[in-house]
Amino acid sequence: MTVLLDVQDISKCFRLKGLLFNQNTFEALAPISFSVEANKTLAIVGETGSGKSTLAKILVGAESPTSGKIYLNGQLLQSQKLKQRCQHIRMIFQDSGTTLNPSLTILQLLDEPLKLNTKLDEGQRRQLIRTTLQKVGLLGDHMNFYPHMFSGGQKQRISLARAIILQPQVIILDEALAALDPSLRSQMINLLLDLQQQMGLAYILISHNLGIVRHFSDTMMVMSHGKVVERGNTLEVMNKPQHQVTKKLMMSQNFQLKHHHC
Ligand SMILES: Nc1ncnc2c1ncn2[C@@H]1O[C@H](COP(=O)(O)OP(=O)(O)OP(=O)(O)O)[C@@H](O)[C@H]1O
Repeated sequence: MTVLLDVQDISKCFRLKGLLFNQNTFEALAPISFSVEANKTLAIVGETGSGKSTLAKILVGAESPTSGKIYLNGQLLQSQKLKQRCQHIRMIFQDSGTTLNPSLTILQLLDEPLKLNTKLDEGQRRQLIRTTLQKVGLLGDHMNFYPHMFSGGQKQRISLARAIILQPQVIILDEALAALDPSLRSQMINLLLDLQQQMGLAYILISHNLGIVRHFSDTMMVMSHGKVVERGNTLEVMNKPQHQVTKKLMMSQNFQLKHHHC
């Protein structure tokens, strides 16, 4: 059991612009602590506005926390060292396939992070791009193609290739699987699980879909109004939800599932 990511008392207050006083703050995240081990997946669920994306942004360094500390492999992550953070903690979004720059080839898209973060020469970078494309189930020769030449599922794989090419330790999947149809989604989940085993990755899965959470994650946290209201082993939480918010989330999804099958 190796703790890879250790989050201690991270909180976030946003300053709201008041009319007379500028001192109003909104606590989007109450101090929260958790850890994730290598090879494991932590799911974060909760209703809209519960603070999931704020937490993800803080983890990747896109937002700075009001308080708290983040350790990766026992080392404190400092907010000013963004380059180091980008390398070790990567994020994939739901629409990541559609945000690939259409004017760049796959080679150019994957070369960007390598040029920015490594000292590899052109030949080494090309080789790494080839093997990374193969790792995500694409062909090395796909590097010469443009994004529009790929299907939605393949574009997701390109985003995944971009996320893993710097050999990160943590990947945050922010509703990354939501836009895929069920069969592509299960292919993608299997690929993610394979990569997790191969690379010892820790995943943080932010998802509204409790079916995916159940299938994919080892532990889960349920958030409501910036606080963790329930956490634990995924199956245990789902089999015996304790908190009202968890019960409500599960009921609404059961309803949707039933609805779907009708
Ligand atoms: N820059 C900001 N300034 C003020 N308030 C903000 C800012 N960003 C987020 N918030 C507020 O913080 C709260 C948490 O937002 P967040 O996006 O983290 O929720 P979420 O759980 O990710 O929701 P969703 O499921 O819709 O993505 C919300 O009430 C939101 O309005």
